[in-house]
Amino acid sequence: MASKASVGTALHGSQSPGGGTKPTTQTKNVVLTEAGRAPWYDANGRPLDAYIVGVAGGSASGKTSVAKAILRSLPNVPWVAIVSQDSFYKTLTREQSKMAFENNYDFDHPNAFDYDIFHQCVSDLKQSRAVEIPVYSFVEHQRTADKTYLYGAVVVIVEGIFVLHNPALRSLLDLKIFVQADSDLMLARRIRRDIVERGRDVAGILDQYLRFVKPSMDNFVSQTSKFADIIVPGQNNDVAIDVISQQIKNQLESRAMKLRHELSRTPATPRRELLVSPLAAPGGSLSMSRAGSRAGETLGALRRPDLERWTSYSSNSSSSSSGAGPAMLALAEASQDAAHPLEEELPSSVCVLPQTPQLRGLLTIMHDLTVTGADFIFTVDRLSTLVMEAAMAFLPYKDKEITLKGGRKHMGTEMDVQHICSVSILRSGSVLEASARRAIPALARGSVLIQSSDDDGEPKLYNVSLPSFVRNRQRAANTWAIILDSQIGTGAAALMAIRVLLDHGVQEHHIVFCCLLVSAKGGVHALHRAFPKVHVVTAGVDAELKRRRVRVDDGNAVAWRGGSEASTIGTIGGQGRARRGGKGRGFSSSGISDDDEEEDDGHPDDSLEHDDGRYEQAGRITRLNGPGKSEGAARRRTRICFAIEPGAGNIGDRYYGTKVRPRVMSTQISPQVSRKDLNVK
Ligand SMILES: Nc1ncnc2c1ncn2[C@@H]1O[C@H](COP(=O)(O)OP(=O)(O)O)[C@@H](O)[C@H]1O
Ligand SMILES: O=c1ccn([C@@H]2O[C@H](COP(=O)(O)O)[C@@H](O)[C@H]2O)c(=O)[nH]1
Repeated sequence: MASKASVGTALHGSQSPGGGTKPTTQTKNVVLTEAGRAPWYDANGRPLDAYIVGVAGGSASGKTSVAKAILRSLPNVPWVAIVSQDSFYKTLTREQSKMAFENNYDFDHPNAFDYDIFHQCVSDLKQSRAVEIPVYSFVEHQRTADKTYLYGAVVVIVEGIFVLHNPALRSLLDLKIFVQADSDLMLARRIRRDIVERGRDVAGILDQYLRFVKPSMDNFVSQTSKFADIIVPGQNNDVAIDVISQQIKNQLESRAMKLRHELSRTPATPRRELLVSPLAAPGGSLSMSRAGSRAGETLGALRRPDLERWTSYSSNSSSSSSGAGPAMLALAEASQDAAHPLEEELPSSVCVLPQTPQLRGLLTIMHDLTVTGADFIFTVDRLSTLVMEAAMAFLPYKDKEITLKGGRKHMGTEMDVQHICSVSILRSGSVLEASARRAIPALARGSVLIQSSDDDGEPKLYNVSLPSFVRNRQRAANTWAIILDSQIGTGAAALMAIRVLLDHGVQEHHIVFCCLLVSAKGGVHALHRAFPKVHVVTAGVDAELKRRRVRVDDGNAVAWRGGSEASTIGTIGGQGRARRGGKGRGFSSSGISDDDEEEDDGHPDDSLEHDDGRYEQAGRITRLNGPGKSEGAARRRTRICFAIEPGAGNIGDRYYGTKVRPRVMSTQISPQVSRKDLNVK
């Protein structure tokens, strides 16, 4: 069966082995990705609109060709999607289908389209939500049973004969284009195309053209040209395409977000390092002797405010019972013995495991860079298990009656979730995966690949892989998701992963974020501000989030070399710009100058930068641009990173045995279409 709208493959009309032509699959709905997607939401987690371009015009005027030409002209824009109006033809009755095969059905009347689902789909895409687009077969004159999953487009080009006809749809368009071509040219193109791609014969094509296509063009389609911002000729239109692509680039530039640094600037909290972590003692020494020695030193535990929050959310959910309440209450009661100094330091959505001597011991091993790889892995696995077990308390439970020995009935509880999955932030989130599956054997697995950009330090989304029930909006609403990452620093990657799930329809209070370490002065505050209903469960808390200068080695930040215990959370500063020695876009609002990002200022690679501009290396403190700066220092490739202090290093790299971050040059989100597939030159 040939289907023009089957996204994911982009085949073109071909010669059959016998030399004749045969209808082939022709893709109109395509998405092209060549780079990671920068943040598409503000610091409060609210999504920004995707840019929607509408391309209308007569049949075979060249709408699809113009859409593809625009796509080709945006090589540096990640995730450009073309959505065809054809996908939204109404489903035909048996009678209508018979008429269609006899060329008696009017596919060129505005009523032939289902504008409700068309509008809903474009509206969802504009709001950066995941959608499932119907697939239409021109050969069958019918929607197929398939749907195309589409998520993450920065620019969406919507093309079709009536794209400018419907006022509600028109209001979603940021740029309205009408493709104008002579009617004889359109007819000639249509005859050739319908024979090659849609399995028609000349007589049928002409009959349909005279009865439906031409009248529709004259009565409806051409009338909509008055709504267009730009009229593009159906041929020789290179200049028009250039103008359009420049307009789109300008618009995208004006919407670009700079989040990483904003997130690293957490609200000022009282400096209480002595109380924050036994590992954050003055001088940075790891002091296990203090573990559990004073109740006041106990880090925050699963706390009553979290419980109340959970209970109020779960009571809104029809599928949940209060079964989890008592379990949570028991955990909370057990940790009520001490005042928790981090009540003030951490937002209420963050649950820190009770800091027992045993847990502190495990955290000490995790922080110790001298332990063997095997010990490190063993310890991380144990910590992951403890975190996962605590996270289970945030899932809903319901009553379950069981039969005991002797036939007596007993009322117990069982987990009450329709769908549940883990979503690892690759790759360090994978370290918690085995523990997650041990706790919940039925857990479906998903992942998001997020990396910091070498250019501007912003997190970039490269790939999304989610279970099928999350890709379907209705089922996503009943899904519980456990996001896994080894640590939260600035919160940039965490924010992005949560936004991905919300974009798919997962409810905020159904998300539990599990990690081994958070920074008390890091992104958990930003995370809480943006998504207060997401619970964060962590084994430990380190005191600070520090900016650290690191040497760049072949595109990878050398984040914890030479015994440095810093853990790179994100980077600012461009390797590319550093190499060129050029002045890239500065971070003026953040107070980081271009110099900070690009040039060697005479400070050691792994020195710490304090908020007041001082640098610290092995206890020696110098001032930025002060006496320590060597004027003639050769430029080296360095970059500012954010690191948790004291920090456990890059947990993912230590666990998997390499300090080199996975490099992603080009990756695609489903459906996967490359420029080559598209025949894009
Ligand atoms: N500028 C052009 N020059 C030559 N042929 C073109 C041009 N634009 C479109 N075509 C051809 O016309 C046919 C219809 O074009 P298409 O872009 O699919 O139109 P529409 O989407 O408006 O129906 C295709 O076979 C295509 O190759
Ligand atoms: O089953 C169908 C559905 C539609 N058509 C014709 O397609 C064009 C619209 O597609 P373009 O790519 O914009 O040309 C419309 O004129 C319908 O007549 C069809 O023949 N069979």
